[in-house]
Amino acid sequence: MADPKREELQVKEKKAILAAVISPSSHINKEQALDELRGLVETAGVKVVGTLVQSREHPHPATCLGKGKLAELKQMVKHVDAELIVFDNNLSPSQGRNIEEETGTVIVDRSELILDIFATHAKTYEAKLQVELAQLLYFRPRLKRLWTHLERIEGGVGAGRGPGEKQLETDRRLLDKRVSELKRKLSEVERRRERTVSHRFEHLTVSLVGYTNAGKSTLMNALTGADVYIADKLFATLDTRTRRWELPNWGEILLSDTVGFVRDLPHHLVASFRSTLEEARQADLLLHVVDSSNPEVEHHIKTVYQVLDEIGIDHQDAILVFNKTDKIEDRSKLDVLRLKYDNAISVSAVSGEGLDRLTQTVIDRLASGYAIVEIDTPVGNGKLLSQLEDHSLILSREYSSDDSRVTLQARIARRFLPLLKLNEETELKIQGEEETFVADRVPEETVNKL
Ligand SMILES: Nc1nc2c(ncn2[C@@H]2O[C@H](COP(=O)(O)OP(=O)(O)OP(=O)(O)O)[C@@H](O)[C@H]2O)c(=O)[nH]1
Ligand SMILES: [Mg+2]
Repeated sequence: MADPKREELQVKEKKAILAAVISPSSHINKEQALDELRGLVETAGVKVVGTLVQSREHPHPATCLGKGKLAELKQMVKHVDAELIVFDNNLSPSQGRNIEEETGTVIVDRSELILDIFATHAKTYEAKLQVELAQLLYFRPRLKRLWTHLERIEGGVGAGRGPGEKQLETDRRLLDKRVSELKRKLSEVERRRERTVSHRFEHLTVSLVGYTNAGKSTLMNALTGADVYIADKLFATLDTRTRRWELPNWGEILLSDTVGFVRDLPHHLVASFRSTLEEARQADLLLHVVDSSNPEVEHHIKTVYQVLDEIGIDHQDAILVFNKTDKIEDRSKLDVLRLKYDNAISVSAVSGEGLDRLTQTVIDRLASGYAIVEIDTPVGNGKLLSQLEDHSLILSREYSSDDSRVTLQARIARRFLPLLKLNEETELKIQGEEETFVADRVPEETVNKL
């Protein structure tokens, strides 16, 4: 298939009009809606040359905008010479087709725009598969519109069943075949990922999440220093956006970057990115990066909270990071924000301000969930030893002179303590705490000690 959607969405450097129908009762006001859309459109490399907003209880079923507004839009297209109209609403296939026919201009709706941005930004094999799948699922019911559009520009509008109609059937078949192929490839990738998870037990993982353009990748570079991907080193199948991060007095952990979030993510996209965001869900700690210089900052925070909730991550557990403090001229604005979100850390990934404090906070948070234990046990205690291999980071190992006993120092998540298989001949001591546990299970209370 000659991938018509790609041509259609080659929107780089084009001139666009932004349009939206907003219900008077919506919590999003006119300015907010278009500001965000403008940000997205500019991210896609499109120039905004005009805007049009209609306040309407419900979008018109056939054309989204009402008749009068649609005529106004048509005039505006001529006047500003727009090549593209971007709707903040998501349009049904027929709405898109109707507006396209009426205005003679390419129409892109919110989901298409986001899909396009994701497609441009997808770097890893898996992300590329995910975006392509989401795009195909989104475009399948809209193929007819694409062909109508192509026929119109070629001037080849035939009566009745034109070449587009036949082409349409062929395209649908090819598209369905490709969809199955993508699903198969994705499940292969997922299976491979599952196999690597056990290797990652020893490494704590911190994930960066946040609104698009918040500065996650910049922060990742600033924190990890070296610009080295670890993909072809230890974990061959790891996503290439995971890097080693050396924490002072703690050791090495993994820091991973994730896709940026936006309001109203197309649901196909959320579904197919679930597995990528699975990384974030499995992380030991999340850093929620925010562009604190953006006037929409609070909306961005809310959006990220929503997406996190949607994929089953408790947003309360994330450390909020106010980035780009160097860009804020009026510091009192930052103070107001900090009062509202009192646990946030202010940093600038560019100037380096606040990074030490962030690092220390990460160490403290990681440490609070972990204990250093010293365990003395017979070498024959295979159950316990294999538990420790799987669920702790072994810091040192010493054998008695007759090789019958082993003393291990290990860092272990407190939630694993009560699960350890101790026996009469085993002694466990938690560093910094008085009690020594022999034979008994470590009681549940120790989990919440700190
Ligand atoms: N002034 C300033 N600019 C920053 C800072 N951090 C990031 N930026 C800029 O913000 C822009 C976006 O940064 P990225 O690191 O790509 O943002 P991201 O969150 O990874 O974005 P996505 O990958 O699109 O989700 C870039 O132009 C950065 O140079 C900062 O602390 N100060
Ligand atoms: Mg990034």
